Amino acid sequence: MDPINGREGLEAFRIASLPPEFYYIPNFITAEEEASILDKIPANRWITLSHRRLQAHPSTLTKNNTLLGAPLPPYLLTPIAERFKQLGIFDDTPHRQPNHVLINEYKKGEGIMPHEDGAAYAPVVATVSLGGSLCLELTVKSSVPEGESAPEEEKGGEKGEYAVPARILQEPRSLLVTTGAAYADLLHGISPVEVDEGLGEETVANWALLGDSSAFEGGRNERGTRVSLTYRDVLRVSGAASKVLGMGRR
Ligand SMILES: O=C(O)CCC(=O)C(=O)O
Ligand SMILES: [Fe+2]
Repeated sequence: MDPINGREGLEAFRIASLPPEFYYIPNFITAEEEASILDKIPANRWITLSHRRLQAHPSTLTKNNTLLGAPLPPYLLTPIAERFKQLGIFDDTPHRQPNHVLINEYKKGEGIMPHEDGAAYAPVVATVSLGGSLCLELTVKSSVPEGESAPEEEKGGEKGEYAVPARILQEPRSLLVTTGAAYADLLHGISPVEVDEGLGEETVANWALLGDSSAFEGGRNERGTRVSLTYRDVLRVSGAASKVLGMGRR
């Protein structure tokens, strides 16, 4: 990646058709960096779920969403977290840097139900994709009871100008940053399909930002195994760090 400095540098990577808090940067890491990270992910830390497997670093949160403060392993910090710093991605979160990484692995045909990431974290998620491409699907979190129809503003941004539901195509080595209202107001999920179909300018929100849209000939993406690294700042941290920062949350 060419050096991009600070939030201004990030502006060029905003996904224009979506609420203003999504950024997509193709080729955020190199193929060598990708291979090296995949090689270092420990084989003995996976927790197997029904449609994917995952591991948490430095550890899973406690029942009341507290992180037992501990450093992240070096392979998750260099070069990725250093580049986040250059871009100012976590400048506004309480600890000003990510303190937690979830590693998800999706084999062909696997996915994750639509969900929100919730109140344990500051509203910034930085996702680095490794291995394969797939579509993240965004839907509006509706407060309307089932069977009734949502008012226009719930269907897509304040004035209905944003095209949600939407798909974001995540290529290997890319970075997706989700912040602010996009984090709070939308659900995200991944369909458990073997092929993403109908991909194109009209149907993929970040089409113009892709590193290599020619890879999706015929609007198709044959899924392979994709590993994602989701970096977050957990609000409540136990141990010295929380005392120093005086985190009196709730
Ligand atoms: O793999 C992804 O890109 C999404 C993962 C996710 O939504 C999560 O871990 O909360
Ligand atoms: Fe999530």
